[in-house]
Amino acid sequence: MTAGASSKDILLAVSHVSLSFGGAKAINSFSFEVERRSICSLIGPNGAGKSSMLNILNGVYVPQEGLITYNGTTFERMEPLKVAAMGVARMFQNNALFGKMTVLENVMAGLSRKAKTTVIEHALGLPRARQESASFELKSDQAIDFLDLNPYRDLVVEALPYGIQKRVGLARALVSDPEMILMDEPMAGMNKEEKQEMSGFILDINKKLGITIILIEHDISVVMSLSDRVVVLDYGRKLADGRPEDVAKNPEVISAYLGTVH
Ligand SMILES: Nc1ncnc2c1ncn2[C@@H]1O[C@H](COP(=O)(O)OP(=O)(O)OP(=O)(O)O)[C@@H](O)[C@H]1O
Repeated sequence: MTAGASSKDILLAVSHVSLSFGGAKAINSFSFEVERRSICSLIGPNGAGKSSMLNILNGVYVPQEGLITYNGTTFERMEPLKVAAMGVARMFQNNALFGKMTVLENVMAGLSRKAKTTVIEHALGLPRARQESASFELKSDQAIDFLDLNPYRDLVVEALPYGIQKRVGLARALVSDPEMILMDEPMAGMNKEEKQEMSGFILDINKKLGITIILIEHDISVVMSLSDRVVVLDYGRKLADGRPEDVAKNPEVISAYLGTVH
């Protein structure tokens, strides 16, 4: 393979996407690309449009303008079920776990869209349903193992420390064998140690499993250490886009974002 732009393997290309709520433009002709197997961070001040962009990518929001190309196919809008079927998983900002259920049950929930058996088949204990449950459990245990969650496997999620709950959210995203994971502030509210731990798992997922990651994160040191590419949003517009070390030196970025505390 030769070096240079032509050798890039682009998994996702967002082209001139705009999104308005009423009269207010949350995203304004925004374009960026994500290379396969890379970690791309979206950063910017509060309200810049980062979460809205993830919501467009997983089909929750429909942009008024622009195109999204994923794996060579171009879409005017994404649809949640199709996005999941295409191998895009999401880790939520608020975690959205089932608090009264165990870690294993929560992780298995990440496989629900792959289920081929019905509730009735399960209620009747039919062999097909039992086989599917067993295979889902095996798969979930692999994700639990990969993220060192074995000690918590059978514990109810709401009783677990916050950092572990976030990791369960990551395991639920991971269990479906995604090609790409969208992560909305996976380290929000964590202490330094928890952030280091989570950063290590994100790197493992990227490097060992080859999963492409789009990360929204406010902690700049985390962003700088994890990302292959950093895209800066400000009031819905792209302010900068490049390698972390270059973006960190960009004067516009420094004055709009990096110089302020968030
Ligand atoms: N469902 C919605 N209805 C109306 N306005 C919305 C909606 N979702 C987002 N917005 C607005 O769109 C803009 C971008 O919000 P968004 O949450 O995408 O920003 P963000 O960069 O993720 O912010 P934060 O870092 O605080 O999470 C904001 O002005 C926000 O108020």
